[in-house]
Amino acid sequence: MRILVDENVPLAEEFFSELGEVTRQPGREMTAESLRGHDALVVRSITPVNAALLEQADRLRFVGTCTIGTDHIDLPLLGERGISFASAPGSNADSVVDYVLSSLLLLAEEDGFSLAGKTIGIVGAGNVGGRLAARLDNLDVDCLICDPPRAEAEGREDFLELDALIDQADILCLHTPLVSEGEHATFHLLDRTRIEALKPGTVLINAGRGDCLDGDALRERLERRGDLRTVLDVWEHEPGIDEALYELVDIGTPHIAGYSVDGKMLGTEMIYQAAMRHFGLPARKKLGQLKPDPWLRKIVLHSWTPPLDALSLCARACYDVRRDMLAFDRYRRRLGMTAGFDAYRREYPPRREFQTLRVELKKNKGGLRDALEGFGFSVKLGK
Ligand SMILES: NC(=O)C1=CN([C@@H]2O[C@H](COP(=O)(O)OP(=O)(O)OC[C@H]3O[C@@H](n4cnc5c(N)ncnc54)[C@H](O)[C@@H]3O)[C@@H](O)[C@H]2O)C=CC1
Ligand SMILES: O=C(O)C(=O)[C@H](O)COP(=O)(O)O
Repeated sequence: MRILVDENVPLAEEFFSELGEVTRQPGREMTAESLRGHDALVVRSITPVNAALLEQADRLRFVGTCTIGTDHIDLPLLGERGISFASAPGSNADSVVDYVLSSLLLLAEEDGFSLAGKTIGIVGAGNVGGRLAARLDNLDVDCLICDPPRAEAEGREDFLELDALIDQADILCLHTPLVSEGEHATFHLLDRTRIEALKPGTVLINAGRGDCLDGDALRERLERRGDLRTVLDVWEHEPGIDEALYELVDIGTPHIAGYSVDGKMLGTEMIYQAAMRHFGLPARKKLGQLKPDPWLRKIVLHSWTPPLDALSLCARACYDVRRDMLAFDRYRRRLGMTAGFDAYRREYPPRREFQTLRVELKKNKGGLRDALEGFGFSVKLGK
């Protein structure tokens, strides 16, 4: 059996060689010819799997994307061709939440505000948005949720309309999938009218998909009024993104919110398991045998620290978004935007999720343990 795998998929040889011969290729360079003679294709989000790509796919039986998003896959076409498909829901959701929390802590520090007392609007409350709300639960943060598909399916009367979030939220986080058509389409969900309606001072974060937000309208508002704080991990037209918009945002990163070792490797394992199921083979390999140990395992807090300070300290030790902002900026200046965007993603330095860090507390009071655990760290009470 032959399996074609994106070069950015970690542990591909370790997992997929159980199935057969693994060939690697950069995801943006995969063509119809690349697929000839391959039985399985394993991609991430940058390879459009469509009629043009499948034109010469003479043996293809299985397609897997090691990502949460599936907007790059023509699912009806795979169905018509009888090609089995799997994605990796939830795989890097915690990493995206770490990214959002790190960004919020950084802006809070820069602007001298506290997250406690803020109202955060979460648009799309699936794995990412739902876990973000849960992790903020122990801080005094008011979470407003907009998720019309879930509101309908679950009869949730506590969920709000997007325009209500725009009116009320100090922080607005977009975590929607890209859906081009239908009642709940998300293409330019944040359109010019909604971007103009954002209150001055709003913190706007997009770590969903670039096309969910009208980038031209955001750039024009920032040029004209400069009165928002903005965090963009996803952009229209990646990797050739709008440099003028990039210059105006406060935190700009090249679609790496989900790029922890943990999130990426879990995505590979999920697709390995799905492929083995599809081909009727036992999945013997386990991620636990292959994943490296975290280099920072433990922090000990010897005396009581106010919860927000402790969170900030531990978050920064584990993952600090500044690392990615600054490094991406160096890559872009050295290689140009398009090449720099992909080069940083290809050479992404290892990063671990908050949940890999154990925080040992010598003193617990004032909700410190709950805040740290709620934020995602694993906590142990010392003697
Ligand atoms: N920046 C990055 O590196 C990453 C980005 N993503 C993106 O984030 C998206 C969300 O990820 P998950 O939460 O894991 O997906 P999910 O499928 O678990 O949740 C998505 C939620 O959005 C809701 N939704 C759909 N249409 C909506 C609309 N019009 N308005 C409001 N809510 C709507 C759905 O009902 C669902 O609850 C992914 O589809 C992917 O595109 C995911 C991982 C990494
Ligand atoms: O999982 C998703 O959905 C994502 O957006 C990925 O984390 C992005 O990773 P690449 O596909 O760009 O490697």
